[in-house]
Parts: sequence; structure tokens; C-alpha cells
Amino acid sequence: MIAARDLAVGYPGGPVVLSELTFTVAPGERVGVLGPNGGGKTTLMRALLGELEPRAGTLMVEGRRGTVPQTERSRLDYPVSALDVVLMGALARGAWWRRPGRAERAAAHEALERVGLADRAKTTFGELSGGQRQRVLVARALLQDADIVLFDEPFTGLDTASATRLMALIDDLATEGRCVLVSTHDVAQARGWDRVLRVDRRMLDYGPPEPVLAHA
Ligand SMILES: Nc1ncnc2c1ncn2[C@@H]1O[C@H](COP(=O)(O)OP(=O)(O)OP(=O)(O)O)[C@@H](O)[C@H]1O
Repeated sequence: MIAARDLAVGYPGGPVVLSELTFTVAPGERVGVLGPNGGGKTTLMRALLGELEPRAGTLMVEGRRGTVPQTERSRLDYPVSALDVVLMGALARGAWWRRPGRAERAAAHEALERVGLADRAKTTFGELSGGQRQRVLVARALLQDADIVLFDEPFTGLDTASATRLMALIDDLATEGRCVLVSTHDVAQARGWDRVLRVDRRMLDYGPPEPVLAHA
């Protein structure tokens, strides 16, 4: 679903910030993107979303992409409900000017139920806890029917119960054949995925967790 070869990326007008990326991701794989602060994890996510053009090499991404960004950054101060945020997932599929129909609203409620937030549909997004906001954004990706789901440091600030719940959701997404990329700077966190992509301004390693983390 994803194939990068000798890929280098940077921001418009700036230098290359991440390079030497050569990796492939197959359907159903859970990939941990491991790197220090400033290592280029978010930059890689943005390249996969098509927001940044390759500076060198090639990147092929097949399928619909959905993103679960860092929740502080996506915090919304205007009164929009959890259901509204989930319904934004329908925009990716339909015409943006069309109001969501009954089927889409039903699907959005179903997605909220799947992430365990059926009773929070009307709650203002900004009033939810960090963990709940994460799950609303997972519901949004479900409504998008994303084939590739990108999580940017989703476990930051989550308590054990919320982290376990999110982990189970990520496993479900992979079991359904979606590929999931999860960025983290925590080595222990990376141990649980199928593959680990280690970056620090360039790709350092890619493969099953054991050998990659041994090198790290
Ligand atoms: N919008 C931007 N414009 C220009 N440079 C940027 C931009 N965003 C990030 N960078 C630069 O790209 C490099 C990698 O940053 P990136 O945010 O991808 O790292 P990260 O691994 O996600 O870090 P963190 O763990 O702190 O979130 C940094 O040197 C940063 O200054």
C-alpha cells in the first residue's frame, strides 16, 4: 500500500529534513515510526498525506488515507460536537457542500459506538478528554473508510486504560486489512508493532521490532 524508494522530503523553500527513506508497507501491517523530537516523524506523515512533494526518490501510496493528528493541535475552540468531527470523515468521500444525509449520520453514530463514545455524540469536541478526542478522530477515520491510518504520537498523555483501548482499536483496524502507521519517540512503545521504521533526519532502519530495536 505504501512504497518509498530513496525518498527525501522537506518543506517548501527549506532544506531536506528527512531522507534515505526506502520501505514498503502491506495491508494489515502496523508500523511504528520511531524517532526523537525533531527526527522527522510528523514530516513523514505529511509526505504520506501528500502535503509535501518528494525532493528526491519516489513515493507511491495506494488507497484512502486517514489521519489521527496530535490532539492538542487539533483542539477546536469553537462549538463543534464529537458527531460533527466524525462527520468530517464523510467530506472526504462526498461533495463538501452537501449536508450529511441520514445514512452518513447513522454511520457516524455507529463509528462513535465502535470507539466506545456513543453517549458523547453531542458533547463539544474541546470538552472531551485527550483520550476521548483521539477516539473521536479514530471514528472520523473509520467514516472515511481509510485504507491507511496515520497516528501522530497517539499515546502521549493517555492513561493505561485509554492506551489499552486505543491499542485494541489499532489492532482492529489492522485486522480489517488497513495499514496503520503510529509515530512515537518511545522505544518500549515501538516493540508492540509488526515493523519499526526508525528515523532521525534520515531513515536508520526498517524491519521487525527485535533486530531494529536491538540496533537502536
Ligand atoms: N512546517 C514546517 N516548516 C519548516 N520546517 C519544519 C516544519 N515542520 C517541521 N519542520 C522541521 O522538520 C524537522 C523534523 O520535524 P518533525 O516535526 O517532522 O519531527 P518529529 O519527529 O515529528 O518531532 P516531535 O517528536 O517533536 O513531534 C525539524 O527540524 C523541524 O524544524
